[in-house]
Amino acid sequence: MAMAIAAASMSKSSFFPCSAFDLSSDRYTRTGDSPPRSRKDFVFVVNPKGANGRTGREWKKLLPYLQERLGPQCNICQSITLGRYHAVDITREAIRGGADAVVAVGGDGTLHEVVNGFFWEGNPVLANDQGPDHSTTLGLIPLGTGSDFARTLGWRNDPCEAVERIVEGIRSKIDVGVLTANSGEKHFFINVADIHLSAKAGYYASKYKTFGKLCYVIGALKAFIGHDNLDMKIKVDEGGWELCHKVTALCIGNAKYFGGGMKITPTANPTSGAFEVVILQDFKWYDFVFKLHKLYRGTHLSEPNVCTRSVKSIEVVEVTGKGDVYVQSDGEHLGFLPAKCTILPAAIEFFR
Ligand SMILES: Nc1ncnc2c1ncn2[C@@H]1O[C@H](COP(=O)(O)OP(=O)(O)OP(=O)(O)O)[C@@H](O)[C@H]1O
Repeated sequence: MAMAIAAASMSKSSFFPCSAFDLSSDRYTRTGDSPPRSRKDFVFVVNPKGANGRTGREWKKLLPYLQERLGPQCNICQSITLGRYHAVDITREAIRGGADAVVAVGGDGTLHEVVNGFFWEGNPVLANDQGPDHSTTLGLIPLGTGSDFARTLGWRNDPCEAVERIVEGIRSKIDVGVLTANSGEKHFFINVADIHLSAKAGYYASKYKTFGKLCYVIGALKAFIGHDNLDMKIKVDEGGWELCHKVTALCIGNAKYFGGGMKITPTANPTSGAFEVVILQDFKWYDFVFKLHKLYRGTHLSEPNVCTRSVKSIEVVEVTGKGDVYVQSDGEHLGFLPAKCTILPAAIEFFR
């Protein structure tokens, strides 16, 4: 029987063994006894509200297929999020409980929260009762509005194919970005962190998700109101400070796409051990009209007011210091400059 389990109701001791949440077979009853470890424990973190509720609907349709394909070899636990950041807590608890995989079911926001759940106070979360060799694999069933991370991987928009990848079980280690905000707090990201106009547009887009993909257009139009290109200082790989004139947007890519399909950091690769940083300078509104197609195709790097470089860390500060330059990562608003991004190479194992 399919059960939607809210992680809030799970205690650490009851989370694993996960027989109580096992959707895959009748082999385990609600005794709380440990199932044999020959069966892996896979936790699916589902955002029912993703893509205006489409995620929840699609997930219900996908469950029988998932049970059929993965059920014979795994205990399948589903955990439905109750609100923002809930996926972070569910993931931490699952990893501590010894989950073999945590799979984000939703969009980039859900994936972002699950990735953040792999860390606690800046360090990787570890399983409580497993040996040092145990690791939890991250998985993704992309069912969001933008689902930009899946684009970098070249995945088609087919949840059954995503299930097959998990069944196949091919893993590789992927890099994770760490963004240290003004407060000193660390946020982890898997896709793109960005600063200024694009981050402001993302902030507004998140308020209009009910409009579907149109939210990105509305966000961009709102962000243009009162926008100024600003001088910023950057410090790359712990070198000296460099001045960047009239920055429109500064994008730090662990992967290639943001904003619902814009190939902003086209040479970024989450297994390269480095970010691709792309800086758009002195863009006027008409540049976006004439060059937008290039931004979507990823052919903008040859433009005179676009520069790119490969970095392992980058620190960005405002020159004028008004404190109102937006910062976001993976489409989540994180506050304002200053910010520092550092790469954690091969930080998480991922089903690809
Ligand atoms: N039960 C819930 N109710 C409301 N919001 C939720 C709930 N669970 C998660 N969320 C929030 O929903 C937000 C958006 O989710 P998600 O990224 O999965 O979908 P999306 O925004 O449609 O897709 P994308 O980010 O790929 O454009 C996340 O920031 C998450 O915190």
